[in-house]
Amino acid sequence: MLRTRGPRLPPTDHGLLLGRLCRRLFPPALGLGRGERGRPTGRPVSGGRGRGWLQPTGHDTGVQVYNSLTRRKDPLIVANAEAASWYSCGPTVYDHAHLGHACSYVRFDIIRRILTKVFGCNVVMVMGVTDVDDKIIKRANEMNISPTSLASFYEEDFKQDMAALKVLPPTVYLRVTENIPQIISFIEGIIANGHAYSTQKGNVYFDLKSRGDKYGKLVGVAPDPVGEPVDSDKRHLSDFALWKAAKPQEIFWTSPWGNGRPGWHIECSAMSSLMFGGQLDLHSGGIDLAFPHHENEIAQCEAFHRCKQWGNYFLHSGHLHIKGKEEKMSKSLKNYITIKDFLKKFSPDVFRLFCMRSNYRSAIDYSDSSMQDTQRLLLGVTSFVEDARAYMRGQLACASVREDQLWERLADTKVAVKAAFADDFDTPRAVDAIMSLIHHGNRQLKAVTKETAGPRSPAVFGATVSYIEQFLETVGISLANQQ
Ligand SMILES: Nc1ncnc2c1ncn2[C@@H]1O[C@H](COP(=O)(O)OP(=O)(O)OP(=O)(O)O)[C@@H](O)[C@H]1O
Ligand SMILES: [Zn+2]
Repeated sequence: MLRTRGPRLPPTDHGLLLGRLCRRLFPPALGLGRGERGRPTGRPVSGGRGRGWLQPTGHDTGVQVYNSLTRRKDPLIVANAEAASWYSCGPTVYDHAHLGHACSYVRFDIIRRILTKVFGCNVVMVMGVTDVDDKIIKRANEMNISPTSLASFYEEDFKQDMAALKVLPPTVYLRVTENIPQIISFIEGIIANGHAYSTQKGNVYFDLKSRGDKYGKLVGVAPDPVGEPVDSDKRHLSDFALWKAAKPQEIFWTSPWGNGRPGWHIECSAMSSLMFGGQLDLHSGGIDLAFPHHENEIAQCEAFHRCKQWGNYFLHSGHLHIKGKEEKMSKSLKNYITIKDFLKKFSPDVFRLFCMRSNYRSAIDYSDSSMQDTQRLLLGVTSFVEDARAYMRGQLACASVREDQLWERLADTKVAVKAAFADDFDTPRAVDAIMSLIHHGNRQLKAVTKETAGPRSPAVFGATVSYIEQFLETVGISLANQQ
């Protein structure tokens, strides 16, 4: 639902119900990234990033989160714990998903689970699916099929891969092609508010100058006009497209400006607003999306809603690289491992634990040896749990156990894990705390002969196993079927 100081948008069918849950006007300011899908480019702007971030009011989750808008850890305050609003940029569906995508979506899935299960937020997550764009059209032409068939095939494929990785589906997926009238209304609103203009060629551009020094809250750069065609119909070369006039033979929708299709950035602004109106708690994506994509989303939304701050927290995940390679794993660079190929060798739980061993913001090096190392770590957990169970059943005789120490370790671990999660979802620290608990548990489980066995302390091992299982369940890892 749009709250609207700008023009009104018709809600989508899916959006209607959930959109009602999430109101309250509110506000936002970081990044780095790529040009209209590709070039890392931009020039510094005055004013700029982090300036004037408004701390939201509402429910303090107890988590300190690294906010790309301020480039520091801020207390994560959501408007309403019963419906914390989260918009996630989804895939552009023109090829199989790879481990880079897996890394980003698994990391945010872990964060979502922690927010829900440890910090009691009911998260409403919307994921936008880009099912029409230049790359989709190009690939469909090469394959001699319609862009719609291509996109729907790869969207389904993406969903299957995510399910295989145990990534929880968003509360709702919104497809660009199912929201074109809403996107058009959104563009009309930006034009009406004086921040966009149409051209004779049937394009609509965001008027960057109209934002004054307000553009650049996130990354602090403006799109670099280098490479713009000489016959560009933009008023200023840094302006970016909201609506693109159709080229001959291209898929199009009718609009007040002629036949065409939406620009990339506007999709996410419009679809997020359809669900959550003029205020958004959390927005996530890979770091490449910070600029220009998220920067432009901010400009569009604040121009449409005429508000000072639209998204309150921007979370960006670091890239997955093949070990030793500079570039991120990427469809366009053709240097990728598909999720399906990966899952022939390793379990989704191993991948999840691998993701947890680094902070979600850091770049991550993929190699088979680091996966094998993580596999061994998970096997270590499984074997501790099996030994502890054998002990509980009386099948493993041990010397007397320092029970008081184990109880104390268990209590300390619980505190340490929660503190790590509350500190910007510090999963490596949480994993270390669990591994240390297991290390101490293992030290007490020294097998001896039945004759020399000491008094038994099954309860403390029961409590430890139960807690470890609960921890793993929280982050989406299951110990069953590990090999
Ligand atoms: N190597 C990677 N590591 C981490 N995240 C990635 C990687 N590649 C893509 N992502 C993230 O996956 C999400 C979906 O990306 P999208 O489908 O737009 O991919 P893309 O960037 O167009 O693909 P590619 O770069 O492979 O051509 C985005 O949040 C993006 O930042
Ligand atoms: Zn997006």
